[in-house]
Amino acid sequence: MSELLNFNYPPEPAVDRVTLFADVILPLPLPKLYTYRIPFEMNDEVLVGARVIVQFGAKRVLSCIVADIHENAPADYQAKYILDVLDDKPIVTAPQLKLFRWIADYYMCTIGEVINAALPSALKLSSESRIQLHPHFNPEEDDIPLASQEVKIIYALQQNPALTFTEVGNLLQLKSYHKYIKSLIQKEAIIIFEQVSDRFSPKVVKKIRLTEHFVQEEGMLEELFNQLATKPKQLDILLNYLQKVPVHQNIHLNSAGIEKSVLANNPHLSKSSIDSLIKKGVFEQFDQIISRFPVDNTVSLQPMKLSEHQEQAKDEILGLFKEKDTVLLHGVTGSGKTEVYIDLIKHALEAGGQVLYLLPEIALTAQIVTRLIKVFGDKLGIYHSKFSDNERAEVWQGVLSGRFQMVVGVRSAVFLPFHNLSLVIVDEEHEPSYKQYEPAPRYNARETALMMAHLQGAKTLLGSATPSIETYYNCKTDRWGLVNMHKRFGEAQMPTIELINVREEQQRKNMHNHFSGKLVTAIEERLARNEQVILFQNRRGYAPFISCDECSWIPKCQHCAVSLSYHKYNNELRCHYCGYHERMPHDCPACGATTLRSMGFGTEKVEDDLKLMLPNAEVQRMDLDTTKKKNSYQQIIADFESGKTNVLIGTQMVTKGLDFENVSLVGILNADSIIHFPDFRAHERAYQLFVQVSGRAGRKGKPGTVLIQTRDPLQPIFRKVHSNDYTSLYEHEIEERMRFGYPPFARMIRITVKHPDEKISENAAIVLAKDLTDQLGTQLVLGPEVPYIFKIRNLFLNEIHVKLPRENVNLRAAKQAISKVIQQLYLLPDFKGIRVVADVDPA
Ligand SMILES: Nc1ncnc2c1ncn2[C@@H]1O[C@H](COP(=O)(O)OP(=O)(O)OP(=O)(O)O)[C@@H](O)[C@H]1O
Ligand SMILES: [Zn+2]
Repeated sequence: MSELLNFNYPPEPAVDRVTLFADVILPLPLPKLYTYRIPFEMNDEVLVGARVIVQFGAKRVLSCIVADIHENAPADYQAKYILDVLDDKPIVTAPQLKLFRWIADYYMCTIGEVINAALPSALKLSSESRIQLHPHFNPEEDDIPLASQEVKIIYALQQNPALTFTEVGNLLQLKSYHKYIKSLIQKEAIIIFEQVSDRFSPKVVKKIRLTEHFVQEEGMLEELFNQLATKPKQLDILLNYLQKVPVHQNIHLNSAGIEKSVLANNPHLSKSSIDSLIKKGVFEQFDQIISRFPVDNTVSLQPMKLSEHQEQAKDEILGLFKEKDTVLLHGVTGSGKTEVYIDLIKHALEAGGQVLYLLPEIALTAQIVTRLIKVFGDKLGIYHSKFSDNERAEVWQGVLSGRFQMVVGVRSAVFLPFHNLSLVIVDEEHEPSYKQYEPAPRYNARETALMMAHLQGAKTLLGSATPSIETYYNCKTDRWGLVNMHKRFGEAQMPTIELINVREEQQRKNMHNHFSGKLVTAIEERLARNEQVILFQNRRGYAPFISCDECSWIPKCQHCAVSLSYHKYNNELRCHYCGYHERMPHDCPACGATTLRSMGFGTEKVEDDLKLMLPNAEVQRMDLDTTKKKNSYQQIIADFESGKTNVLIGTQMVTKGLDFENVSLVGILNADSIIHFPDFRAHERAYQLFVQVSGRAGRKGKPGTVLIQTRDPLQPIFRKVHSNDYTSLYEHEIEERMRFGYPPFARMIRITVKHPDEKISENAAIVLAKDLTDQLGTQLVLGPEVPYIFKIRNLFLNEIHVKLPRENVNLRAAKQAISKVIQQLYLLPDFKGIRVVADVDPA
């Protein structure tokens, strides 16, 4: 009581109104945030992380995310008012905003581009152009001369508040209606605005239940039975309902009702009688929002019991987490890393934290999700690009609301609105597919996840059998913790690796197309024993190119400097860079001869040849061409898991983390195409690919064999793969990297100059390289050089590489200098239409 009496009311503030401003992120690639003024009445409604509607430019109305609220009016322009508030709760969390800023800074793009990539389209700042009458235009009074088509539009706008462009087209029955819209805008009769529509539409089912008074009031149900005594069809429906929803036993069951379709689809019940009962008021219809993700309540298995090795690894990880934020679990293929993750996740969830589990490949999510769902049930959200917009929006909302305490996903899952993250797992951390090439933000999900964990005080566990050199270096220099698992789980042994010399086999006439006799025999043996085989070829399609035997003509893409790949299943020649395609010609268009021949080979040809050689084998192919549909990954993997197929042929998709117990043979058809990458990472990548694909063999008891076909068996890399000698690979690589100043001792930025004119592209790159050199010094700027594929989508490319040493260089300042130099280049009239793309830490 006394406390209350002693309470001093604060004095009335001298200024009674605070004027607030909001910095907003527009969904546009703008270099800066825009500041808008918050109308005083909205002071409490505008929230950081929520969407608001603003006018941008003269004629556009857009929705955007509030990034900051403050009292500082912008110095150099008059702030416009925010028009409306879309969300009453933030849809982007505070740590997320920090992360998005970091991504924009680090990867040299705009925060608008980050937001655009981050938000599922269904939540996106979506807008559709519409027109409405100009507020100052009065069709009755203003006597602006209007064409007859324009009059039609104005008339329609007097009847409707707004029209979409499509509606205008339909109205005029014209395709080229834009000129009338443009003319009306010029005459100030109409304005364009962007209709902001919230496209997230929850999934709804129609349900029915008994109207309340039949349930609540004594005797009403009996009364109803009497009423329906003469209407057997309706009575049937009532009985059927009560059988499924025994309201007479428990009246509370009624409110949930049942899905209308359950009754409507029952062939023994009359559909029209259901509707009659609804009309009569016996039943009422209602909509219920349901989840797009079926909730599986039946399974809640305990995780597997960890082996002694796994238990020890887990303890070491937890021990290291006490001192370090990041730990690498370096465990050989098949060592059982996944179960260790599951155990750690379980602990993190029990302690109330959120967990993110990143995987490099959708194919892999399909398999791991089955394992995770058994343990974590409906706490688990799944996030990747094969999901529809609405499903992605549902996961987004679910993470916000806490419904999904953990998420498994690929790259883009790092954008989800975690706010209480305690553990991040990056499985197969070495994978280049964590890096996005196109479009901006060109981010690496591993680095982004590390930053996200850092911002939220979470721990990160990286896992791999073949860690990236950079990661291992961080462990060796003690920044990160390192835990090893040297042995496969249980009785399983590492596979034996054998090289097949293709040159010799050819001399011995022992090659059947691209299969050596040895490989074919080995496949036959495995199939006879009812075991399974994985074949790896790092190229999709039938052949990487075709050529005329007579005149050597090779079909090229019209838009890119590459030859067209031949795809036999649809008899097409296709560009793998721009998607251009044409029918495979019958004769050579150059000389008319009928001697077109396919050169080299892709997965499609491997499949074809194998089916001819082993007609009884059940063969399936997994590559970009066979996995376009939403569930195709799952289907292919399920068929192989169940033994319906016995040979799986694929591109790098089949190499990553997949776990099949019955695979005893892995064949690599053309190892040489993997080794000859022109890149400082060539060695590392080749090692990772060989070891990973080999690692699919012999994972459960049965001994595994790997057959590698090569023309050059003396390549030193094979020795390292053969002995599974990561340490020697690392030591060799790290020395080279140090000597030549490559990552981890430097950071690379690849700057690509693009222009439709070859000469302009080249000249711009020369000028840019010079300007960069002036800023950063000759040591750090390499190039320009013309890349191997010098034209993509009709743009000629030139590349410059900037190497920024880790020590003694201010990364931030260097990037700012680079951005500035690029901006200046844009201003030069000679280089009109130039595009410059900076890719930080290119993969
Ligand atoms: N504690 C356990 N109890 C029973 N089975 C286990 C256990 N741990 C792992 N396994 C089994 O061992 C196999 C290999 O495990 P897992 O797939 O986790 O290996 P990994 O280390 O992730 O390999 P990769 O690096 O190749 O992805 C799986 O089939 C898994 O079910
Ligand atoms: Zn092309």
